[in-house]
Amino acid sequence: MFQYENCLSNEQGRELAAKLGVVDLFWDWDLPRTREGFYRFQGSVTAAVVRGWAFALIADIIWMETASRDLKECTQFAEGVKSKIPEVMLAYNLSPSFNWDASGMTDQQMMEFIPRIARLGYCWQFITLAGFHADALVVDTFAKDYARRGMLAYVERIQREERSNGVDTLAHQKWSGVTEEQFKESWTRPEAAGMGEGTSLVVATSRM
Ligand SMILES: O=CC(=O)O
Repeated sequence: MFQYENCLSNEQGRELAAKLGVVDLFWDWDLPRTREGFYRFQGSVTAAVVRGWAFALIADIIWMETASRDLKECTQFAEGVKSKIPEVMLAYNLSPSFNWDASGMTDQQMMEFIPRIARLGYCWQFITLAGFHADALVVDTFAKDYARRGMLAYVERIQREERSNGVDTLAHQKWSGVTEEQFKESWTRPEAAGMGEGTSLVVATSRM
């Protein structure tokens, strides 16, 4: 920690050098950039803590991205940042990149993970790509079953599940930007649906 704490910014370093009589220092931090344009940086929890201290003054919330769901690491980060700025709010990526099953946690520990790190100060916890993975899983497993069992796969896996779980997309027409009343009306007026006079249509909501 101390090593980072004692670091000077470029401006501070120049000021100090000037006081010591060294002027016209050459320093170009673009020169060591990688071919792809990245700056070289030796990352660590300590480095993130020190950045946390600096950014906490101008940011609503501080987030250190981690490579695994290591409790020791996120404890060290939280305690480190809070040692100087106790009221800081922290964020945590409950990342789908981690192999949670290979982490050695029990199911019980997984269930308790969010409240556990919330007590460290991680008040905004999120899964970056939960929707992406959930969509992919459902679409993949449904498509395979649909190829096998046709409409039964749709009804059993999707429509009945939407109905029994009260999922709003059951009547997806509501999601097209019209109000409930406009939606009902468009589905009860035969001409609005281009079906011609005298054609009887069933109201979509009651169908579901
Ligand atoms: O954003 C991506 C991830 O959390 O892996």
